[in-house]
Amino acid sequence: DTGSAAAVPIDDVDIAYVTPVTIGTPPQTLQLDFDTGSSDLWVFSSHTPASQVRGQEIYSPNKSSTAKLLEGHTWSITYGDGSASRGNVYVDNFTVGGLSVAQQAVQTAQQVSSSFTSETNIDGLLGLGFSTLNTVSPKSQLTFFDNAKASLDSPVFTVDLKAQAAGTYDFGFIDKAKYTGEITYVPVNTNPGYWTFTSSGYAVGSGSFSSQSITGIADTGTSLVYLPTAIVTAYYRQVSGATNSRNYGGYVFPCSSALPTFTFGVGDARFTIPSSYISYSPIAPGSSTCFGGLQSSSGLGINIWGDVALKAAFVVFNGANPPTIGWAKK
Ligand SMILES: O=C(NC1CCCCC1)N[C@H]1[C@H](O)[C@@H](N2CCCCC2)[C@@H]2OC[C@H]1O2
Repeated sequence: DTGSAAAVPIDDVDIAYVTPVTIGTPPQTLQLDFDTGSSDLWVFSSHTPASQVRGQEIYSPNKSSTAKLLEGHTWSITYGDGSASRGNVYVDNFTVGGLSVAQQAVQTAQQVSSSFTSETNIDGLLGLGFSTLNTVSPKSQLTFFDNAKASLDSPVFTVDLKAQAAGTYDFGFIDKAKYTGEITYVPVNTNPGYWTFTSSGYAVGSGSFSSQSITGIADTGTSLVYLPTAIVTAYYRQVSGATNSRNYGGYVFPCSSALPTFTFGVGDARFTIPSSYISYSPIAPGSSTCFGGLQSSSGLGINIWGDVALKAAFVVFNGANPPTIGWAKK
């Protein structure tokens, strides 16, 4: 089996991407944020209080003839940005881009935090991290990828995110038309459950490449890139008027400032993030102060290669044993 579905930016700065999925019988279509940084599949649902729903599509298990309540199971998750949700669990038929899983655990939200309520284009999340991170209790559940893996032609999924355009999530195959040159594969550390790999270094603009190990996670559910402070300060030293603003919670700069590119290494390969991806967004609509797409990871305890980096590559998440991650130009 294979599957292929679109990854569509939800706004004009690519804060997140959503992918259509169908749940139940007859099929109910929701737009989910595919998140390699977590492993819960949760949806806005008929169990979500109306006061917390602002236009999102909902999943109603009682309208699905194939839905079954997973008795006595609950879930609760808090993400790195402080957003959170919790609820109960059903199993039902679940399809992504033509790829179906019969008994997928679908976590129905009984409570979502305000940032989810206000993100009206996201109807829930589909975790693509390792199932060890799943929060369902008393028995943790498998991700869609783990459930589908055995029936896939190849135990992989690929991520092709684009700036202000629809990209794709492919399952079970590697589409040669989506990348150029070779794919560079590096090992993945599955502890505690992220797609953790080690980059081989970085360069700012046309500067020299600094070879150093940068261990971090490939996270489609995070908008920006978060790296060690030394690297980030080296970058913004090249940006006139840049400052690390406590007020705005990170590096900001005059939108008119020239930005260098940022290059990161994977093995011997080099990937360059265009300046336009790092001039992430005005701090408020129409403002001449812009927020950077590259920020410090010092408060996080983990480095994160989010969408700003993933957009610059074609990435293979190889779920074989042992798992690896592959990066290619496109
Ligand atoms: O919390 C993180 N990442 C952290 C960011 C700060 C530094 C540590 C990692 N990712 C979340 C993301 O922000 C959420 N958000 C919802 C609203 C639209 C934008 C996406 C979405 O829900 C869970 C996941 O995806």
